[in-house]
Amino acid sequence: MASRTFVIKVPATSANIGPGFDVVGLSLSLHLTLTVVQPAPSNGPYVPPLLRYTGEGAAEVPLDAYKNLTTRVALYLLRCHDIRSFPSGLDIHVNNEIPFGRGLGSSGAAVIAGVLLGNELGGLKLARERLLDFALMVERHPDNVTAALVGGFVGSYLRELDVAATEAASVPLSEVLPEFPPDAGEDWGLNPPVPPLGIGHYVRFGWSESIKAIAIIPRFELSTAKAREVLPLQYSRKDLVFNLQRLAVLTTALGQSPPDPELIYEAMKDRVHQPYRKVLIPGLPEVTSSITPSTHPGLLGICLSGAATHGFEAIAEDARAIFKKTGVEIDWKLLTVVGGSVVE
Ligand SMILES: Nc1ncnc2c1ncn2[C@@H]1O[C@H](COP(=O)(O)OP(=O)(O)O)[C@@H](O)[C@H]1O
Ligand SMILES: N[C@@H](CCOP(=O)(O)O)C(=O)O
Repeated sequence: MASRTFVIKVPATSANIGPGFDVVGLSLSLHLTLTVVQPAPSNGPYVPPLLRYTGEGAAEVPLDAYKNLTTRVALYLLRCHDIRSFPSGLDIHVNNEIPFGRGLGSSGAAVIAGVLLGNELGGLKLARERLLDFALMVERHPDNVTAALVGGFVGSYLRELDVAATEAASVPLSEVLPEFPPDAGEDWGLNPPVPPLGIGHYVRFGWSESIKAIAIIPRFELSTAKAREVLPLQYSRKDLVFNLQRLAVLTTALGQSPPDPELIYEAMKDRVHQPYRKVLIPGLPEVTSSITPSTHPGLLGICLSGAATHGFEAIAEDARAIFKKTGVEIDWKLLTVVGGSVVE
Protein backbone atom coordinates (compact mmCIF):
# COMPACT_ATOMS: atom_id res chain seq x y z
CA MET A 1 0.00 0.00 0.00
CA ALA A 2 1.32 3.46 -0.94
CA SER A 3 1.42 6.39 1.50
CA ARG A 4 -1.91 8.20 1.65
CA THR A 5 -3.40 11.37 3.08
CA PHE A 6 -7.01 11.74 4.12
CA VAL A 7 -9.08 14.38 5.89
CA ILE A 8 -11.83 13.78 8.45
CA LYS A 9 -14.20 16.69 9.08
CA VAL A 10 -16.77 16.55 11.88
CA PRO A 11 -19.27 19.32 12.71
CA ALA A 12 -20.12 20.86 16.07
CA THR A 13 -23.58 20.13 17.45
CA SER A 14 -26.22 21.62 19.65
CA ALA A 15 -28.20 19.01 21.52
CA ASN A 16 -31.69 19.06 23.09
CA ILE A 17 -32.94 22.25 21.31
CA GLY A 18 -35.04 22.89 24.41
CA PRO A 19 -37.42 20.01 25.13
CA GLY A 20 -35.57 17.19 23.32
CA PHE A 21 -33.21 16.26 26.15
CA ASP A 22 -30.95 13.39 25.00
CA VAL A 23 -33.14 13.03 21.87
CA VAL A 24 -32.51 15.71 19.23
CA GLY A 25 -29.35 17.33 17.91
CA LEU A 26 -28.34 19.77 15.22
CA SER A 27 -25.03 19.87 13.35
CA LEU A 28 -23.50 23.35 13.13
CA SER A 29 -20.89 25.15 11.06
CA LEU A 30 -17.82 24.81 13.30
CA HIS A 31 -15.58 21.84 12.57
CA LEU A 32 -13.05 19.47 14.03
CA THR A 33 -10.73 18.57 11.14
CA LEU A 34 -8.12 15.83 11.13
CA THR A 35 -5.53 15.69 8.35
CA VAL A 36 -3.96 12.26 8.47
CA VAL A 37 -0.84 11.06 6.67
CA GLN A 38 -0.48 7.29 6.74
CA PRO A 39 2.91 6.24 5.35
CA ALA A 40 3.39 3.12 3.24
CA PRO A 41 4.17 0.09 5.45
CA SER A 42 7.90 -0.49 5.92
CA ASN A 43 10.13 -3.02 7.66
CA GLY A 44 11.83 -0.33 9.79
CA PRO A 45 11.36 0.07 13.57
CA TYR A 46 7.84 0.98 14.81
CA VAL A 47 7.29 4.76 14.95
CA PRO A 48 4.45 5.85 17.30
CA PRO A 49 1.84 8.31 16.01
CA LEU A 50 2.71 12.00 15.90
CA LEU A 51 -0.25 14.11 17.00
CA ARG A 52 -0.28 17.87 16.39
CA TYR A 53 -3.12 20.16 17.36
CA THR A 54 -4.17 23.73 16.56
CA GLY A 55 -7.23 25.80 17.45
CA GLU A 56 -9.63 25.46 20.38
CA GLY A 57 -8.26 23.43 23.28
CA ALA A 58 -4.74 23.27 21.81
CA ALA A 59 -3.17 24.23 25.14
CA GLU A 60 -4.91 21.51 27.15
CA VAL A 61 -5.49 18.54 24.87
CA PRO A 62 -3.15 15.54 25.36
CA LEU A 63 -0.85 14.92 22.39
CA ASP A 64 -0.04 11.35 23.39
CA ALA A 65 -2.13 9.15 21.08
CA TYR A 66 -2.80 6.77 24.01
CA LYS A 67 -4.32 9.59 26.07
CA ASN A 68 -6.11 11.75 23.50
CA LEU A 69 -9.86 11.09 23.25
CA THR A 70 -9.98 10.89 19.42
CA THR A 71 -7.05 8.53 19.03
CA ARG A 72 -8.14 6.38 22.00
CA VAL A 73 -11.53 5.90 20.33
CA ALA A 74 -9.77 5.01 17.05
CA LEU A 75 -7.64 2.46 18.92
CA TYR A 76 -10.76 1.02 20.55
CA LEU A 77 -12.22 0.37 17.09
CA LEU A 78 -8.97 -1.12 15.82
CA ARG A 79 -8.60 -3.42 18.82
CA CYS A 80 -12.20 -4.60 18.49
CA HIS A 81 -11.09 -5.75 15.02
CA ASP A 82 -7.90 -7.49 16.22
CA ILE A 83 -5.60 -4.70 15.11
CA ARG A 84 -3.29 -4.14 18.06
CA SER A 85 -1.74 -0.75 17.38
CA PHE A 86 -1.73 2.30 15.14
CA PRO A 87 0.15 1.89 11.87
CA SER A 88 3.79 2.97 12.13
CA GLY A 89 4.70 6.56 11.33
CA LEU A 90 1.17 7.99 11.44
CA ASP A 91 1.00 11.81 11.34
CA ILE A 92 -2.24 13.41 12.52
CA HIS A 93 -2.83 17.15 12.46
CA VAL A 94 -5.98 18.22 14.30
CA ASN A 95 -7.50 21.65 13.78
CA ASN A 96 -10.40 22.36 16.12
CA GLU A 97 -12.95 25.18 15.86
CA ILE A 98 -15.27 23.78 18.57
CA PRO A 99 -14.78 25.28 22.04
CA PHE A 100 -14.54 22.75 24.86
CA GLY A 101 -17.27 22.41 27.48
CA ARG A 102 -19.65 25.05 26.05
CA GLY A 103 -22.46 22.77 24.88
CA LEU A 104 -21.28 22.67 21.26
CA GLY A 105 -20.50 18.97 21.25
CA SER A 106 -16.70 19.09 21.30
CA SER A 107 -16.45 15.67 22.93
CA GLY A 108 -19.09 14.16 20.62
CA ALA A 109 -17.12 15.48 17.63
CA ALA A 110 -13.88 14.07 19.06
CA VAL A 111 -15.55 10.66 19.47
CA ILE A 112 -16.99 10.67 15.93
CA ALA A 113 -13.59 11.73 14.56
CA GLY A 114 -12.15 8.75 16.46
CA VAL A 115 -14.53 6.17 15.02
CA LEU A 116 -13.99 7.53 11.50
CA LEU A 117 -10.22 7.48 12.04
CA GLY A 118 -10.25 3.87 13.29
CA ASN A 119 -12.48 2.86 10.38
CA GLU A 120 -10.06 4.37 7.86
CA LEU A 121 -6.82 3.19 9.44
CA GLY A 122 -8.09 -0.37 9.79
CA GLY A 123 -9.72 -0.38 6.31
CA LEU A 124 -12.79 -1.65 8.20
CA LYS A 125 -15.46 -0.20 5.88
CA LEU A 126 -18.03 -0.20 8.68
CA ALA A 127 -21.50 1.14 7.87
CA ARG A 128 -22.56 4.43 9.47
CA GLU A 129 -24.99 2.56 11.74
CA ARG A 130 -22.17 0.39 13.08
CA LEU A 131 -19.90 3.40 13.59
CA LEU A 132 -22.70 4.90 15.69
CA ASP A 133 -22.70 1.76 17.89
CA PHE A 134 -19.01 2.31 18.63
CA ALA A 135 -19.54 6.02 19.34
CA LEU A 136 -22.39 5.17 21.72
CA MET A 137 -20.15 2.89 23.76
CA VAL A 138 -18.18 6.03 24.60
CA GLU A 139 -20.67 8.95 24.56
CA ARG A 140 -23.79 7.33 25.96
CA HIS A 141 -26.44 9.81 24.97
CA PRO A 142 -27.18 9.68 21.23
CA ASP A 143 -28.23 13.26 20.45
CA ASN A 144 -24.93 14.97 19.72
CA VAL A 145 -22.91 12.04 18.30
CA THR A 146 -25.71 11.12 15.88
CA ALA A 147 -26.07 14.69 14.62
CA ALA A 148 -22.27 14.98 14.28
CA LEU A 149 -22.13 11.76 12.27
CA VAL A 150 -25.13 12.07 9.97
CA GLY A 151 -25.69 15.85 9.95
CA GLY A 152 -28.74 18.10 10.00
CA PHE A 153 -31.56 18.14 12.53
CA VAL A 154 -31.72 14.61 13.87
CA GLY A 155 -33.79 12.67 16.39
CA SER A 156 -32.50 9.44 17.87
CA TYR A 157 -33.28 6.75 20.39
CA LEU A 158 -31.37 3.95 22.06
CA ARG A 159 -32.96 0.57 21.34
CA GLU A 160 -34.04 -1.53 24.32
CA LEU A 161 -31.40 -4.24 24.35
CA ASP A 162 -31.76 -7.78 25.73
CA VAL A 163 -30.11 -8.52 29.06
CA ALA A 164 -26.76 -9.66 27.65
CA ALA A 165 -26.55 -6.76 25.21
CA THR A 166 -27.55 -4.29 27.93
CA GLU A 167 -24.69 -5.56 30.06
CA ALA A 168 -22.30 -5.37 27.11
CA ALA A 169 -23.35 -1.79 26.37
CA SER A 170 -23.13 -0.66 30.00
CA VAL A 171 -19.54 -1.63 30.79
CA PRO A 172 -17.70 1.21 32.50
CA LEU A 173 -16.06 3.68 30.15
CA SER A 174 -12.71 2.81 31.74
CA GLU A 175 -13.01 -0.66 30.16
CA VAL A 176 -14.00 0.70 26.76
CA LEU A 177 -11.25 3.29 26.74
CA PRO A 178 -8.69 2.26 29.33
CA GLU A 179 -6.26 4.92 30.53
CA PHE A 180 -3.10 3.66 28.91
CA PRO A 181 -0.20 3.90 31.34
CA PRO A 182 2.96 5.21 29.60
CA ASP A 183 4.73 1.84 29.88
CA ALA A 184 1.68 -0.27 29.07
CA GLY A 185 3.27 -1.91 26.07
CA GLU A 186 1.27 -3.78 23.51
CA ASP A 187 -0.95 -5.88 25.76
CA TRP A 188 -2.93 -3.15 27.44
CA GLY A 189 -6.54 -2.75 26.40
CA LEU A 190 -6.76 -5.83 24.21
CA ASN A 191 -10.10 -7.67 23.90
CA PRO A 192 -12.17 -4.55 24.57
CA PRO A 193 -15.98 -4.86 24.84
CA VAL A 194 -17.42 -5.05 21.32
CA PRO A 195 -20.66 -3.00 21.03
CA PRO A 196 -23.95 -4.86 20.59
CA LEU A 197 -25.46 -4.39 17.13
CA GLY A 198 -27.91 -1.57 16.50
CA ILE A 199 -27.74 0.37 19.78
CA GLY A 200 -28.85 3.68 18.29
CA HIS A 201 -31.44 4.56 15.64
CA TYR A 202 -32.19 7.93 14.12
CA VAL A 203 -34.30 9.93 11.72
CA ARG A 204 -33.48 13.27 10.07
CA PHE A 205 -36.13 16.00 10.29
CA GLY A 206 -36.62 18.86 7.86
CA TRP A 207 -34.88 22.16 8.64
CA SER A 208 -36.06 25.44 7.16
CA GLU A 209 -33.14 27.04 5.29
CA SER A 210 -34.03 30.48 6.65
CA ILE A 211 -33.24 29.42 10.24
CA LYS A 212 -29.80 30.08 11.64
CA ALA A 213 -28.45 29.32 15.09
CA ILE A 214 -27.08 31.99 17.39
CA ALA A 215 -24.63 30.20 19.65
CA ILE A 216 -24.12 32.21 22.83
CA ILE A 217 -20.90 30.94 24.28
CA PRO A 218 -20.08 31.79 27.90
CA ARG A 219 -16.41 32.43 28.64
CA PHE A 220 -16.30 29.59 31.11
CA GLU A 221 -16.32 25.84 30.68
CA LEU A 222 -19.08 23.66 32.02
CA SER A 223 -18.46 19.96 31.54
CA THR A 224 -21.37 17.84 30.35
CA ALA A 225 -20.75 15.55 33.33
CA LYS A 226 -21.34 18.46 35.76
CA ALA A 227 -24.38 19.66 33.80
CA ARG A 228 -25.87 16.16 34.10
CA GLU A 229 -25.14 15.78 37.81
CA VAL A 230 -27.65 18.49 38.72
CA LEU A 231 -30.56 16.72 36.98
CA PRO A 232 -33.15 14.77 38.96
CA LEU A 233 -33.69 11.05 38.40
CA GLN A 234 -37.47 11.36 38.34
CA TYR A 235 -39.93 13.80 36.77
CA SER A 236 -43.59 14.51 37.29
CA ARG A 237 -46.09 13.43 34.65
CA LYS A 238 -46.94 17.10 34.14
CA ASP A 239 -43.37 18.04 33.24
CA LEU A 240 -42.93 14.98 31.05
CA VAL A 241 -46.10 15.77 29.08
CA PHE A 242 -45.05 19.44 28.86
CA ASN A 243 -41.83 18.42 27.08
CA LEU A 244 -43.37 15.69 24.90
CA GLN A 245 -46.04 18.06 23.61
CA ARG A 246 -43.47 20.68 22.68
CA LEU A 247 -40.98 18.27 21.15
CA ALA A 248 -43.67 16.74 18.93
CA VAL A 249 -44.51 20.19 17.56
CA LEU A 250 -40.92 21.44 17.36
CA THR A 251 -39.57 18.62 15.16
CA THR A 252 -41.98 19.60 12.37
CA ALA A 253 -42.22 23.34 13.09
CA LEU A 254 -38.49 23.91 12.47
CA GLY A 255 -38.85 22.44 8.98
CA GLN A 256 -41.73 24.65 7.89
CA SER A 257 -41.30 27.68 5.60
CA PRO A 258 -41.85 30.34 6.65
CA PRO A 259 -41.22 29.30 10.28
CA ASP A 260 -43.87 30.35 12.81
CA PRO A 261 -42.08 32.28 15.63
CA GLU A 262 -44.93 32.06 18.18
CA LEU A 263 -45.27 28.30 17.71
CA ILE A 264 -41.51 27.66 17.82
CA TYR A 265 -40.82 29.95 20.77
CA GLU A 266 -43.29 28.06 22.95
CA ALA A 267 -42.19 24.67 21.54
CA MET A 268 -38.58 25.33 22.57
CA LYS A 269 -39.47 25.57 26.25
CA ASP A 270 -38.26 22.83 28.53
CA ARG A 271 -38.90 21.51 32.01
CA VAL A 272 -36.52 18.56 32.04
CA HIS A 273 -33.02 20.02 32.10
CA GLN A 274 -32.85 23.83 31.78
CA PRO A 275 -34.63 24.67 35.07
CA TYR A 276 -32.09 22.53 36.95
CA ARG A 277 -29.10 23.87 35.05
CA LYS A 278 -29.86 27.52 35.72
CA VAL A 279 -27.79 27.32 38.93
CA LEU A 280 -24.77 26.57 36.73
CA ILE A 281 -25.54 29.27 34.15
CA PRO A 282 -26.49 32.51 35.90
CA GLY A 283 -28.68 34.72 33.69
CA LEU A 284 -30.15 31.81 31.71
CA PRO A 285 -33.76 32.13 32.98
CA GLU A 286 -33.79 35.89 32.29
CA VAL A 287 -32.38 35.42 28.79
CA THR A 288 -34.90 32.69 27.92
CA SER A 289 -37.87 34.63 29.32
CA SER A 290 -37.10 38.25 28.36
CA ILE A 291 -35.85 37.78 24.79
CA THR A 292 -38.98 36.82 22.84
CA PRO A 293 -40.26 37.02 19.24
CA SER A 294 -42.20 40.18 20.13
CA THR A 295 -39.27 41.98 21.80
CA HIS A 296 -36.79 40.74 19.17
CA PRO A 297 -38.32 40.28 15.70
CA GLY A 298 -36.60 37.44 13.86
CA LEU A 299 -36.19 35.34 16.98
CA LEU A 300 -37.82 31.94 16.76
CA GLY A 301 -36.84 30.32 20.00
CA ILE A 302 -34.27 30.33 22.71
CA CYS A 303 -32.90 27.51 24.80
CA LEU A 304 -29.44 26.53 26.01
CA SER A 305 -28.55 27.71 22.38
CA GLY A 306 -31.02 29.61 20.19
CA ALA A 307 -32.47 30.00 16.72
CA ALA A 308 -33.54 32.93 14.59
CA THR A 309 -34.16 34.02 11.01
CA HIS A 310 -32.91 37.62 11.35
CA GLY A 311 -32.12 40.28 13.99
CA PHE A 312 -29.19 38.12 15.14
CA GLU A 313 -26.99 40.90 16.51
CA ALA A 314 -29.72 42.52 18.63
CA ILE A 315 -30.67 39.15 20.09
CA ALA A 316 -27.10 38.22 20.93
CA GLU A 317 -26.14 41.65 22.28
CA ASP A 318 -29.20 41.78 24.54
CA ALA A 319 -28.35 38.30 25.81
CA ARG A 320 -24.80 39.57 26.40
CA ALA A 321 -26.13 42.50 28.49
CA ILE A 322 -28.29 40.20 30.63
CA PHE A 323 -25.45 37.73 31.22
CA LYS A 324 -23.07 40.60 32.02
CA LYS A 325 -25.33 41.72 34.90
CA THR A 326 -24.72 38.31 36.50
CA GLY A 327 -20.96 38.53 35.93
CA VAL A 328 -20.89 36.18 32.93
CA GLU A 329 -19.02 37.31 29.79
CA ILE A 330 -20.05 35.71 26.53
CA ASP A 331 -19.00 35.44 22.91
CA TRP A 332 -21.51 34.70 20.21
CA LYS A 333 -21.38 33.16 16.77
CA LEU A 334 -23.93 32.96 14.04
CA LEU A 335 -23.91 29.37 12.79
CA THR A 336 -25.69 27.56 9.99
CA VAL A 337 -26.93 24.00 9.94
CA VAL A 338 -24.49 21.85 7.98
CA GLY A 339 -24.13 18.29 6.71
CA GLY A 340 -22.60 15.48 8.74
CA SER A 341 -19.08 14.10 8.95
CA VAL A 342 -17.03 13.53 5.82
CA VAL A 343 -13.86 11.59 5.05
CA GLU A 344 -12.09 12.66 1.86
N1 LIG B 1 -10.87 17.49 19.85
C1 LIG B 1 -10.71 16.94 21.03
N2 LIG B 1 -9.66 16.14 21.26
C2 LIG B 1 -9.51 15.57 22.46
N3 LIG B 1 -10.33 15.74 23.51
C3 LIG B 1 -11.38 16.52 23.34
C4 LIG B 1 -11.64 17.16 22.09
N4 LIG B 1 -12.77 17.86 22.20
C5 LIG B 1 -13.21 17.67 23.46
N5 LIG B 1 -12.40 16.87 24.14
C6 LIG B 1 -12.54 16.47 25.55
O1 LIG B 1 -13.91 16.62 25.90
C7 LIG B 1 -14.05 17.57 26.99
C8 LIG B 1 -15.31 18.40 26.83
O2 LIG B 1 -16.41 17.54 26.80
P1 LIG B 1 -17.80 17.93 27.43
O3 LIG B 1 -17.64 18.25 28.88
O4 LIG B 1 -18.74 16.81 27.08
O5 LIG B 1 -18.20 19.27 26.71
P2 LIG B 1 -18.79 19.53 25.25
O6 LIG B 1 -20.14 20.08 25.51
O7 LIG B 1 -17.88 20.54 24.62
O8 LIG B 1 -18.81 18.22 24.52
C9 LIG B 1 -12.79 18.41 26.89
O9 LIG B 1 -12.47 18.99 28.14
C10 LIG B 1 -11.75 17.39 26.45
O10 LIG B 1 -11.31 16.62 27.54
N1 LIG C 1 -28.31 15.77 25.99
C1 LIG C 1 -27.02 16.03 26.55
C2 LIG C 1 -26.22 16.75 25.50
C3 LIG C 1 -24.85 17.12 25.92
O1 LIG C 1 -24.25 17.72 24.82
P1 LIG C 1 -22.79 18.37 24.90
O2 LIG C 1 -22.65 19.10 23.63
O3 LIG C 1 -22.79 19.27 26.11
O4 LIG C 1 -21.84 17.23 25.05
C4 LIG C 1 -27.17 16.89 27.80
O5 LIG C 1 -27.93 17.86 27.75
O6 LIG C 1 -26.54 16.56 28.80
